[in-house]
Formats: sequence, structure tokens, C-alpha cells
Amino acid sequence: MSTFAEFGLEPKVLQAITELGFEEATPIQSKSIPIALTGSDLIGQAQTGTGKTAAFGIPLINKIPTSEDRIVALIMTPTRELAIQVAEEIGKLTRYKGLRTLPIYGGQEIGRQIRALKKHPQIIIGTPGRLLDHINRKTIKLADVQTVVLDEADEMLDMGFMEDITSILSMVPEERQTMLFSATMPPNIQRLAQQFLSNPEHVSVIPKQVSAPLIDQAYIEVHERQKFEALSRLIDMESPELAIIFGRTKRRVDELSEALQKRGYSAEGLHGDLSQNQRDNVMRKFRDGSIDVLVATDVAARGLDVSGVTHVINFDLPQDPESYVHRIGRTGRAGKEGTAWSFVTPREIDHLHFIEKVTRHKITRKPLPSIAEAIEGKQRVTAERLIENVQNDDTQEYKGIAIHLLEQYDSVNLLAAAIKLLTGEKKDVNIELTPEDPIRAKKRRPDVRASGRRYTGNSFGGNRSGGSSSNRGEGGGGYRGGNRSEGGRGGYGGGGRSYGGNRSSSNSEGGKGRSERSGESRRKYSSSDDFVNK
Ligand SMILES: Nc1ncnc2c1ncn2[C@@H]1O[C@H](COP(=O)(O)OP(=O)(O)OP(=O)(O)O)[C@@H](O)[C@H]1O
Ligand SMILES: [Mg+2]
Repeated sequence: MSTFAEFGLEPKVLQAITELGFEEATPIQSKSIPIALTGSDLIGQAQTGTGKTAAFGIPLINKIPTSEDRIVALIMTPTRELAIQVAEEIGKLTRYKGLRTLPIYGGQEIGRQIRALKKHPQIIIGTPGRLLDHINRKTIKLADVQTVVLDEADEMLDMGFMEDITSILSMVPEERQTMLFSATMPPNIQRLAQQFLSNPEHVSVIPKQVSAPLIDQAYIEVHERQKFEALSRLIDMESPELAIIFGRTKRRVDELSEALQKRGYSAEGLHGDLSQNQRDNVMRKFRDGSIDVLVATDVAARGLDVSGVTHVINFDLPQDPESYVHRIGRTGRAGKEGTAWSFVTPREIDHLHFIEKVTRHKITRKPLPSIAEAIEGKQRVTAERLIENVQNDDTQEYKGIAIHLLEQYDSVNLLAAAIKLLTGEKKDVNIELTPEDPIRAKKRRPDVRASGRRYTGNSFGGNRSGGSSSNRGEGGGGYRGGNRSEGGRGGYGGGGRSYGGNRSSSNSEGGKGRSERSGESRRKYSSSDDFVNK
């Protein structure tokens, strides 16, 4: 564990880090920042929510001179929301240094982006399609770019951006620093890395399990037609502060968010068919807490960092273990705890076991919450709201009627009636969702290595061969705290944000030293496990 002062950063960068409340570097930051500062290419893999953005953002900011007025750094992300978020985080880190950052993404009026580009940003954060659009219009020139980051590199490949990325990078000088980051590194990343990186250092902070350690993972076996009832009971029982519910399709997300609204939950949907304005609005409301349930497709699975998300619910199981890891990683971030639930239909149990096997994490089976548990949960929340109001003591104008009522009725009866009203039962609204087909277990071809060892292909790398260190089972990442109630959402101010605990050393850089299967001597991938066949 390092403090940021050890990296020899510029005082203005350090000041911004301190202001964000980061006390110690996370393991991926401790390992990546010194390497990135040397200018070396880098492949960084670490669990969700462990600060990969700052791991590439800090060295990138540190090396750009304030006098610079050309685009010298380019960060690519797979989704618009992520481009916006990364731009914001980089913006905060560069606050005292005063560099200019600009997110460039589809769906936003291009004229507005062109005007913003005239202010000479040094750092562009964009999605590939819109970036190419600007490059073709010559409103973005990449001839001076010295640093390129591909955040969620594997997802960009999965989304079919390889061609776009190739075209974009062909405009960037070869003499540059290139970094790839993700919590998962499937084998096809190798192709990307070979093509675009030169002599990359591989920094991996993936312990025994790839999913973030502070996420409690459970599943409920339900039939497709029971799912909605199960969901409302689950929400009532658990009363999340903020929850993200993942659905398989856009139709599912639309139907589900509408159904939740009808039942009185404060929910909205997010998917790729909405206008960018709608998408921005939903994200804004979710971030500021004006809605507490975000229903989304996998468009929200990667990278999104919303503080206060206590629950992720897979209403439909995801297709891939990678997607599972990223989805549930929307909670349990930055040292906080989180809970992930998955609904599994009887025909999907094999697929669930496959996810468990690949992620090397057992997902606990739990029963469907009972009606009684759901009601109890709702009543508890209502009672908490009542007590909060009592403590705030701002009910002066209601006291007259309260005294009047108490003179006529029994106090317990009165209060019970008030709780009943406040609980707002809307269970009688009939909900019908279009059924989705079950996910089928997708077997991956086992990869037989030269050494004779067999691996099931996966993207999770890490050290699964050696090391019996007693702390491995806790999962790495190295956090302290994990107190759900600490720290309000949104703000960074106030007390520091600490990622204590040092349990990474024996877990990291799994498989170092084994020969790289592509045999390309120019490259120095150290973890061959990360590059097995899918
Ligand atoms: N050193 C630190 N101390 C405390 N908080 C930190 C530190 N570094 C980053 N954070 C915070 O942790 C949260 C998660 O960081 P970030 O979004 O970069 O995670 P990530 O590793 O990119 O996750 P994902 O794989 O989901 O994209 C953010 O709110 C970030 O501000
Ligand atoms: Mg990230």
C-alpha cells in the first residue's frame, strides 16, 4: 500500500488527490502509477471498483504540461455514460493543474462538441464511433497524441469496435504510451494488445476470485413468471438505498421499469434506444437520488460508479461470466459493501454453475422472500421514515390534529393506521411481462497448455496455481472499512477514503514468468493465464 506522496507527483496533482479524499493508493494504483509514469505501455487488470480510472488518470495528467494546447491524451470507453463519468473524474484530478478535458460521445449535438473542441482541450474522453466522426470531419486531430487509454478494452472488442479502434489508432503517432484497463481480460484482448501496444507491462491485481470482495452474492431460483413478484418482495425486504436491476433486453427494461413504477417504486429504465437526453436525465436522477432503482441493460454494466448503490439484481442472468462480474461490480465499490442477487430459472441452473466456476466464487442459494418478510421490510422502512421525522422535529403544524385524534382514538391503532397508509401498498396492480428465453449454458473450450495443465478458458487471470497464503480467500483489492452507512452519496468531501489492508502481494501478477503463448518476444505479458482461448 502506498501513499500518493511516494510517487513523486506534481504538487497540484497531489493536492487534487487529497481533495478527493484518497488517503492511500489502491493496489492497482500502487502498481500501475510508477510504471505508467515511466512512459511504458501497460495492461492493467483489477477488480471492479478499485480505482482503475485514477490508476491511469493520475500519471496521464501528471505528464501533460499546462502550457499544452493540443490534444495530447485520448481515452476511449465503450459507453457514453462511462465517457462522461471518466471525464468528470479526470476533471476533478486535474482541477488544480487546470488541464482541459472533454467528453465526446454519440447522441450529443455535434456542433456543441465542435465549439467545445475550439477551447483546446488536452484530454479527450470518447466513444469510438463519435470520435471517428470528428476525425473524419477533421474537428479532432490526433497527430499530437502521446497517451492513449482503452478503458474496458475487452468490452470495446465485444461490442465490435475493433475496426473503429484500429482506424482511430492509425491516426495516433506510433511513438506513444498505450494503456489497457479492465477487470476482465479475455483472450481476444491479446490481439488488440499485440497490434497496439509495445512491450507492455502487465499489472494484475486479481486474487483468487475476480469479483470484488465486498459483494455478498446470492441467487433465488424462480420460474420466469414468478420473477416480478420475487423482485418486488426482494426490494421490499432489502430496502436498498440505491439499486441497479439488470434486464436482458430493451423491451424487458421498458416493461420492468414501467411495472415497478405502477407498483409505486421510484424506478426508471436505461438502454441504448433512448435518446441521449433521456439517458442523461435518468443517470442524473439516479446519481442525485431522485430515483432509487435504475433498470438497465448491459449498457450500465461497465465502469459506472454511483456511490450509494447497495444492491445489484440480475432480473435476468447475463450471458457471460464477465458480464456477471461487471454487473455486480456496480456495488461493493471503494471499500463499501454491496449485495448482488440473481434470479435463475430452473433451466438456467447450469449456466449459474458455469458462472460460479469461471468466477471462482460460490453464489449462495436463498429462498424466495416470503410475503411476511416483504411486509416486514416495508414496515421497517416506513417506521424509520417516521422516526426520522420525529427526530427532525419539524411537525409543529400537525401537532394540533394529532392531539385531537389521540383524545378520541387509541394511540396504537392510530399509529398502525398511519404506517399502513405510508407503506403505500399497491400490490393489487396486475403486472404481466413478456417472458424472455432462458440463457443456455455456454461451454467454453478448455485450453490445453504446453505444460499439460488444463484451464477452462476465462478472462480472469490471476494466480490460481500457487500461493496458499491465508489471506487469499478474503479476496484481494485490499480494503478497510466497508461500512455501508458511512459516506453519503456523491460527495467526496469530508473524511478520507481509505483502502487499507494489504493482502495483495501474494495474489498479484499471477503466473508471472510463464512463457507467453504468442511467442512474440517483443512483448512481455507476464500472466499467460489471461490469454487462454475462449
Ligand atoms: N485511492 C483511493 N481511495 C479512495 N477512493 C478511491 C481511490 N481511488 C479511487 N477511488 C474511488 O473508488 C471508486 C471506484 O473507482 P473506479 O471507478 O476508478 O473503479 P474501477 O476499478 O475503474 O471499477 P470498474 O472495473 O467497475 O470500472 C470511485 O468512486 C473513485 O473515486
Ligand atoms: Mg473503471
